Amino acid sequence: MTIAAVSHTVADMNRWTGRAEPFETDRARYWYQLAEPYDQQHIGLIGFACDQGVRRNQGRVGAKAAPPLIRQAFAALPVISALQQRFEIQLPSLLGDAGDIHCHDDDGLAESTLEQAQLKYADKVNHIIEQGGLPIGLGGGHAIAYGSFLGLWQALEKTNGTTVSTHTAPTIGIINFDAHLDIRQSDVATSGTPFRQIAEHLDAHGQPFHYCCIGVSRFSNTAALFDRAEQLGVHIISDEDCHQQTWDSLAEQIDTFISKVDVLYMTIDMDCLPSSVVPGVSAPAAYGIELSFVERAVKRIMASGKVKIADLAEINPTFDVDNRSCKVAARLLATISEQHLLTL
Ligand SMILES: N=CN[C@@H](CCC(=O)O)C(=O)O
Ligand SMILES: [Mn+2]
Ligand SMILES: [Mn+2]
Repeated sequence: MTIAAVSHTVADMNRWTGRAEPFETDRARYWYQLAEPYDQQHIGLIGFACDQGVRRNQGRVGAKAAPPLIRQAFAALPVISALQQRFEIQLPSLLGDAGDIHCHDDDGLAESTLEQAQLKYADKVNHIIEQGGLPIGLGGGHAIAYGSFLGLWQALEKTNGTTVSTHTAPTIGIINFDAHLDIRQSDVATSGTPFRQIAEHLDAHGQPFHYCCIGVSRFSNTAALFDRAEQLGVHIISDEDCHQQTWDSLAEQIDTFISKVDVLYMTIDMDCLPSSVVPGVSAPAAYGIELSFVERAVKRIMASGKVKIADLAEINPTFDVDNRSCKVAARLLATISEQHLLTL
């Protein structure tokens, strides 16, 4: 029997559980009570249960186990009052779970499974965008980023009814919260190459590469990577900038970047946060940027109304402590979801 290298599992609704509140009003509502199998809801969650890119990048594997655990942590969070008031009877239309893409690479099938998983995941992303929803990807390693981009690309191609290489194509911007630039040169795709791959894809289609990387550490990237970032015109906001500059100055840089593009892909590599806050990642950050800053910046970016796809990457449950990292990821997932729904 041939074992499929990549598979999709539908949403496991048994994962969507949380606290029962029989003595409260129905405003004691949690996200687990809103989730339904994906069917054109405003938000579609799609898991990328794959860490082959991390393995290829010489990193610590384990991120493939993250998607159901992030969901579980998110399920237990309360739905804010503003959302309940805004949507009232439409609450069931808010959150769809589109299941997980799995990369089966534990048994010698490692050759091309990452690329297949990225394509399968991209199909789901494309489908959710086509249905008018916001896909939120749950990694998995940061190789999810190339899949997220491809899904967005496919959706934009269809919207245009032609290829995105025409002069009418929307300009894509990418904002990545990450200690790492992830623009490595390599003979294979890894978790360290997605934004270089995206740059090459855009270049091959005559499109500009607009990439803003927030939280970059000078101790986590070589001079060769900073050289490439300069060649590619990457806008870098370092971890030190995030600590030393004022919010107004940082927000202005983000706003200026956003003003130059039509649509955004926002990705959060959880290793942008300090390892004391998020210990469960493949490559923990000694310094990192503050969660309060990431949340504030995420709200600002979402308020632009330009984000068409978002994802969270690199949570590695093997190294988590008391589920702390999944809880932080869930908090960011709730922030993205709330902001998206409130700007509809
Ligand atoms: N997605 C992660 N990328 C990092 C990993 C660094 C590390 O493992 O230390 C990178 O390639 O730079
Ligand atoms: Mn990183
Ligand atoms: Mn990364």
